[in-house]
Amino acid sequence: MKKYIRVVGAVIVNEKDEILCAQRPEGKNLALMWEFPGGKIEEGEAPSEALERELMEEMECKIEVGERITTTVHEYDFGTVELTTYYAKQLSGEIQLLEHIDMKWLARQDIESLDWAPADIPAIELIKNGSPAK
Ligand SMILES: Nc1nc2c([nH]c(=O)n2[C@H]2C[C@H](O)[C@@H](COP(=O)(O)OP(=O)(O)OP(=O)(O)O)O2)c(=O)[nH]1
Repeated sequence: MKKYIRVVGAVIVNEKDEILCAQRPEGKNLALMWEFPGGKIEEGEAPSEALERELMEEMECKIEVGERITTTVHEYDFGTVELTTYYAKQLSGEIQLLEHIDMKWLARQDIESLDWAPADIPAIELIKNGSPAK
């Protein structure tokens, strides 16, 4: 059976209602594709805790986790990813790219232009039509 991987992604929105998009590195699954920063939920961890931990590890960024956007399941060749996305706000810290090779702040209507990891497509659809997060 394929590995079942529970993943959380942070849809960080800034004061201009732009969304933080992050590009995966070469040499890993989904190389050079765009994703929301985040990662795997560890044993015993709540999704919001996992998200806060991952953002600190990957970007040295402290966030406040907000509303859940959606949960989708996608079958990749390396496993099945269950991705849950949450709106989030950056509280402090300057974003450092410790795992990603690039990042962009894009207006909602422009996020579709990137080459997203396939599991992210349903979330992208919701976000691009979404109203600004409170
Ligand atoms: N963080 C994140 N991961 C996503 C998204 N969409 C998507 O398919 N994924 C996949 C990529 C990875 O296979 C998995 C996330 O796990 P991860 O970020 O901890 O793993 P990774 O492949 O970068 O690194 P590793 O620890 O397995 O070496 O979920 C997304 O929007 N954000």
